Formats: sequence, structure tokens, C-alpha cells
Amino acid sequence: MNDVWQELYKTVQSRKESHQEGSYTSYLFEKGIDKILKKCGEECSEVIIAAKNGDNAETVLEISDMLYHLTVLMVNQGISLEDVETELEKRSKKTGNLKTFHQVDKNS
Ligand SMILES: N=c1c2ncn([C@@H]3O[C@H](COP(=O)(O)OP(=O)(O)OP(=O)(O)O)[C@@H](O)[C@H]3O)c2ncn1[C@@H]1O[C@H](COP(=O)(O)O)[C@@H](O)[C@H]1O
Repeated sequence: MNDVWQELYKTVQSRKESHQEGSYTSYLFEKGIDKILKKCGEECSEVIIAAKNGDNAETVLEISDMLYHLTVLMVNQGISLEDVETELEKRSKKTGNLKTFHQVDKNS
């Protein structure tokens, strides 16, 4: 997964650096942040509906769409894969998080 995601990240980065004719990614960068965020929101809703319907094949497609659009968002904002990896790594060192999250829930 890491290799595929790294490859995708590089492709998306190259689309940001130079416009490519017929590229959907270039189209998103041209439209800008509002469009990118709108697509992230849409894809998230589609993941929810597919999962709620118990359709795993459709859910996999929608998760992939979402990961792609999140990757475009990351590149747009200058967030690297390593930034996310570092955060996940940091969290992986801490288990037994139920109480922490429960407290956050109660306070919100
Ligand atoms: N992973 C993806 C990927 N997932 C989804 N999509 C596109 O995302 C779009 C979303 O579809 P929707 O039906 O939601 O939206 P739409 O109506 O087509 O378009 P909108 O006007 O709503 O944006 C479709 O056009 C898909 O083709 C993707 N487009 C590109 N990639 C990756 O990006 C690489 C570069 O692609 P290009 O930038 O097109 O060269 C590809 O090789 C892939 O690896």
C-alpha cells in the first residue's frame, strides 16, 4: 500500500508542478481548494452510503476515490506522506486510548 500511495503522491505532485492536458488532477488544482475540499466531502459521503448499504465492493471503490482526493488535498496544502506517517507512528506507541477519547466526547 505504501509503495502505491507513494507513487500516487508523486504523480499528484508532478501535476501540481506542471499542467497536463486531459488530467483530472490538473483540473482539480486549477479549480483550487474549494473544489478539492468539496470532492473530499462528496467522496466521504459516498463511503458512508456504500458501507451503510453493506456493499464492500462499492465501499472499496469509494475509499480509493477518497484516498486519491485526500492525496490531492495533502499536496495542495504541502503536507507530506511522512507527516502523516510520523503522526500515526507516534500514536501507535500509545495504546489504551478509550478513556482519553471518552473524555473528549463528554466535553464536546
Ligand atoms: N486515483 C485517481 C482517481 N480516483 C478518482 N479519479 C477521478 O475522480 C473523478 C471523480 O469522479 P466524480 O464522478 O465524483 O466527479 P466528476 O463528475 O467526474 O467530476 P467533478 O466535476 O465532480 O470533479 C473521476 O473523473 C475519476 O476519474 C481519479 N483520477 C486520478 N487518479 C490517479 O491520478 C493519476 C493521474 O491522473 P490524471 O491526473 O487524470 O492524469 C491516475 O493515474 C490515478 O493514479
